[in-house]
Amino acid sequence: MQETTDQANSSLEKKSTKAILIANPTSGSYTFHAHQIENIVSTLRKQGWQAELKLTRAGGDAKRLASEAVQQKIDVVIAIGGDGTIHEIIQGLAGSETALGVLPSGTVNVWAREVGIPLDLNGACNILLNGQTRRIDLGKIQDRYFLLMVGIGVDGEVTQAVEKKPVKRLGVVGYLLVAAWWGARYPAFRATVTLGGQTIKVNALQVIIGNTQLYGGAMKYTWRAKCDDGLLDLCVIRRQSLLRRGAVLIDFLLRRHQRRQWVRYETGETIKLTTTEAVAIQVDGEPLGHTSTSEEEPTLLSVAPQALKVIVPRTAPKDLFSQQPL
Ligand SMILES: Nc1ncnc2c1ncn2[C@@H]1O[C@H](COP(=O)(O)OP(=O)(O)OP(=O)(O)O)[C@@H](O)[C@H]1O
Repeated sequence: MQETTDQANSSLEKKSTKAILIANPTSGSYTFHAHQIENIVSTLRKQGWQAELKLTRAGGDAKRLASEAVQQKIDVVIAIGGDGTIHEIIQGLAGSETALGVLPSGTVNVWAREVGIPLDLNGACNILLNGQTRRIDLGKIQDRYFLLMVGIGVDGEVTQAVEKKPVKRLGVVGYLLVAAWWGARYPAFRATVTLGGQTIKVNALQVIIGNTQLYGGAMKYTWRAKCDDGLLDLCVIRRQSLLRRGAVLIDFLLRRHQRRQWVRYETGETIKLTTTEAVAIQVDGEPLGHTSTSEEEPTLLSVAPQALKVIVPRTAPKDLFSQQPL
């Protein structure tokens, strides 16, 4: 017997859950999982779900399919892909009653790791059937929603560099190679950040604005972030010499207490940011243009409180949430 904690879901047990599975066949481990995904659709149907599998044909399809699912009052959209596919899907789901479920088949799968969704698809399917539903915030940069974080600086350059190059085919190794290259040679940039009624001027290597905590599947820049508290967390890595950059990286990789000495950490509902020169931005791991250099029209970040329903494990880390499940 199917069991869910969500009130909506328990009423869904009576009327059968309607689900659309949106699969990105180009995502990291999709080919490896293709056969298993068909079995999972069968499993969901045997549990009484009305489940339909749709494959994307190009970037942008997942957002369109998710918007259509909301119009059709579908209960759950299940992302089969990585964080880029989820990023597209939340553009369609934001502000709706349609919940996001995930069968992780990307390269890094940061959201799945963050909330503890198993990377094996049968385990992830079990979370769809027996997990809990929560409402969480989404961040917004200009008119684009984000689930995880926005990065400005080194990681923005790395994301944009990888996107254009064959090195992308190397997956995580490709990212690490480009990150090592950029991390060593990247000059600092001057940023003016306004949040919570104060304006900060910093020489930064990297700015991270997080809705969640985990970064790149390994580190935590915004380690205090709660994804349902109506706030964005800001972590600015200050300019460092080449020698010190290694120490900063190690402190973050090992999640040491002393990582605090390298950063300025703040929270706020809205963040306005300008830089003296245009700096590359990434959002949820996808490239997104450059920062504004105009104080009249700064790059604007905000939070959309409680904008997304998500299905996560009952054992999802408690320190990621400030509120109770639905
Ligand atoms: N059918 C498709 N053809 C080409 N690109 C697609 C298609 N469907 C989605 N995309 C794009 O593929 C990109 C990468 O997808 P995704 O992030 O899900 O996989 P990944 O990079 O392997 O995983 P992760 O982000 O977890 O490392 C996204 O930008 C998405 O818009």
